[in-house]
Amino acid sequence: MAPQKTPPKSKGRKRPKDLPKKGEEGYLSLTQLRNRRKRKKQKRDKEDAGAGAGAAEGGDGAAAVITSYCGSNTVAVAAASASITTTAAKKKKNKKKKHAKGSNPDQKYIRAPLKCPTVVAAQQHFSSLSLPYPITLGPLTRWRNISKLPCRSVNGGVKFGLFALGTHDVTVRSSQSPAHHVKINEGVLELERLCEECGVKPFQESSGEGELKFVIINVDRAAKKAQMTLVLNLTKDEELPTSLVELTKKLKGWESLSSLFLHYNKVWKHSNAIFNFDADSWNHLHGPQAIVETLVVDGLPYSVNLRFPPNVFRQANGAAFTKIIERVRTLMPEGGDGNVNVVELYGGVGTIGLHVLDMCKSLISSDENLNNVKAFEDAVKELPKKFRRKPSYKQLSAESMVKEGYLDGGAKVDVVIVDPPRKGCDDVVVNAINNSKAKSLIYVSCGFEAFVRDQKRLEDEGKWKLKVAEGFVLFPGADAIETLAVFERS
Ligand SMILES: C[S@@+](CC[C@H](N)C(=O)[O-])C[C@H]1O[C@@H](n2cnc3c(N)ncnc32)[C@H](O)[C@@H]1O
Repeated sequence: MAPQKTPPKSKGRKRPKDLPKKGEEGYLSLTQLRNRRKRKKQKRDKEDAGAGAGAAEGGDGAAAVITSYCGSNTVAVAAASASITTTAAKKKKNKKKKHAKGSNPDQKYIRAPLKCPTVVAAQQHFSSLSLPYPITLGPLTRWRNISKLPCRSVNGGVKFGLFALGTHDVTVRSSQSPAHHVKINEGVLELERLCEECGVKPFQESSGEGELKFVIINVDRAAKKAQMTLVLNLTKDEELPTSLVELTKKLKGWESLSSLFLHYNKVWKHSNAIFNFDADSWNHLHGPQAIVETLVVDGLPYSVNLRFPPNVFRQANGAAFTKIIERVRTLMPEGGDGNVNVVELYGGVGTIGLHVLDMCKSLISSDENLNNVKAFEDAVKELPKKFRRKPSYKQLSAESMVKEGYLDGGAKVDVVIVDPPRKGCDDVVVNAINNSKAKSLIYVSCGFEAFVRDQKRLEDEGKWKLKVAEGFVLFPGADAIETLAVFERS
């Protein structure tokens, strides 16, 4: 007699007790139930998309104009709705569950980038001020041209990836990130393979041991090549272990490598700062010193060859930031007739300032990072002759710039441009802007909460009035919005 088969134990969900049992009317097998759940989910997703598109067209008083500058953008965009319905709240809860611990923070809102809390908050904020807040959204994939990825051991292998939400575990599939430029993903795969081949030890947070902490891959979009920086858990005085010597040798053979740098940053505990400020902690091993990037800016009557060595700030979404530069040019005061004196704080390598030179008499750009100076000056050398005398650079923090009087009554300043980090402007900077003779303030913000605080501090004294505000999704999928704002004297 054949042995009686015991039914296999179900690995997945258990059948809910209140459903019809086998033989009863309406009975569905586990597979049928799973398919029904799938169909429901697809329907929900469709509704999500539809609701978004509807809101974008119809509007709700929040002046939600959505501009997409990529025709092939097929994912739904959604304008904010001021009231969250019960269904929306439920969906949000479900999404929250789905994106709980362990998921990729870059992709959390990718199905509806304009529904992320910060975008919704920004739309509500400007709507409450009766100010239009058009939003520009670009491609949802392949937009990221720089990625800073921690190196950790995952299941015994070497992996590079973003920290998953709420953890210090790297997400394993970072080499397949849809946000990354293809050269980042190829670089990650190559690096993972070579690290294993050379026996490189990934950093371990618990013990502070291991050799390799981060890789920073910066893409030269024109050449389709990668500038790679390995952040080591070593001091510069320590000898490079054989594994890393081997790795650097082999990396130089990767056909898509443009340049290779080592950065020595031995810190015991996990720190958010990937780089330290010590100029001696860098070793340039291969290739050019900097990526040279020429943004294609509509209406710009000259070219700017921006320089990006690995130790300066670079916008991660170059294409989307170009749209901001185009709008800054349109919004420059006095019709951009070449008669204004501009002071730029938090200027980086001159990404904004150097693109408005034809519209100003003089430009003083500034930033606290000393590595910007050479990058800025090298870019200026390649400008058309008539523009070369206009710009100058101060390696100073914004706080020092204002303390040294660059915004004072006596200073030549008609327009101030600020593009601070997420925490916004320091009190002393806002006070100086309030008390300066400038007629116009162009504020590019990547930290919405800080922007609201600074806006209040600027307007409360009755000296400035916010005239224009526009949103740009620079990190589609993440909870963020870049705001371009123009203030004029009230
Ligand atoms: C958001 S980035 C913008 C840079 C530049 N506008 C660009 O688009 O590339 C902020 C810049 O502020 C600089 N920074 C941070 N804190 C600063 C401070 N207190 N004073 C001056 N610059 C600062 C950073 O070095 C960085 O270059």
